Amino acid sequence: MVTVRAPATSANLGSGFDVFGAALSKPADVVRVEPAEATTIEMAGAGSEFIPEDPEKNVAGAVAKALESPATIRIDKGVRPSSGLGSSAASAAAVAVGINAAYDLGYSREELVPYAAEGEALVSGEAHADNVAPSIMGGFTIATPEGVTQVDASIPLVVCLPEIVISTRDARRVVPRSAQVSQIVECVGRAATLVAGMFRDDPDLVGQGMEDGIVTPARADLIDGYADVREAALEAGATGVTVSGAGPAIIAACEERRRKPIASAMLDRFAGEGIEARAYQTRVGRGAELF
Ligand SMILES: Nc1ncnc2c1ncn2[C@@H]1O[C@H](COP(=O)(O)OP(=O)(O)O)[C@@H](O)[C@H]1O
Ligand SMILES: N[C@@H](CCOP(=O)(O)O)C(=O)O
Repeated sequence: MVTVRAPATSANLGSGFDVFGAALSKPADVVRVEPAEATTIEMAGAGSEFIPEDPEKNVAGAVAKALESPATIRIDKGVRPSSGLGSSAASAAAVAVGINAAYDLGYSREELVPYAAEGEALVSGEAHADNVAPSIMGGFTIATPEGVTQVDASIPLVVCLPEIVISTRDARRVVPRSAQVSQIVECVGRAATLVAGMFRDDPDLVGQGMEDGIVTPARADLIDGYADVREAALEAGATGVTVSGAGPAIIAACEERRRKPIASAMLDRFAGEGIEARAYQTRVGRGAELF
């Protein structure tokens, strides 16, 4: 039997819709995997009561099927579902890494990404790899059809998760179908700035690169209090703020020493709107770890 800790992730980071992702140092799912005749899944932890244990409906089952390796799987959720923090991806990543080790399949971390993305196809309708790539490989990742480019960044972050549920499948329906060339030009500039910031471990550049005028405004409309919480984080010293993944989590980049005041400011603003929330003072961190 193997045990894997796979981290939550934040996809898109504003300007990198369906491409950029970052592993978060916390929270994480912890998954135990043991080879078996047929796949069975047992769930525990945050929001597990809302997640089906049927292998046909759980991302863990989809990944075991894609790898043609049935297993007894026990998932302890640290990342609640429909959070915008790659909850489904954390389980998918952990199962891919766990089965690879338990069956000694010999895949590299990058080779495991498309298998784990089959879990995302099951729950969101598309095999987007921007959450599973960082959860498996760690750091900041650029996932394209050609493969994954990974950067070992360590930018300090605050992630604020309100008690609102937004399914990724629903939030993909509000994504605009087209954009003006002028918007695309601006987005390319922002995305390039963010990548430079990750390479330099520079929170100012990363924050600038998190601006986005194409996908994020449509997603922000689904999150009560978004504009106020974003403003509060910027006033408290965030270098950039955007929707994490498909939401409702909101992510802020910052200098290390600003994490605490930013977390308090975001929580206070949500509380002022009558919305319960929790904040993680985190950073770009490691990928899935085997125990
Ligand atoms: N192992 C799993 N972990 C989390 N969610 C899962 C899992 N298996 C299936 N799901 C389903 O996936 C959906 C959550 O995924 P998603 O909307 O992408 O959330 P998130 O934004 O947190 O990744 C829920 O409908 C949940 O029931
Ligand atoms: N690129 C995807 C990312 C979804 O992330 P999640 O954490 O909300 O599942 C999208 O924006 O739809």
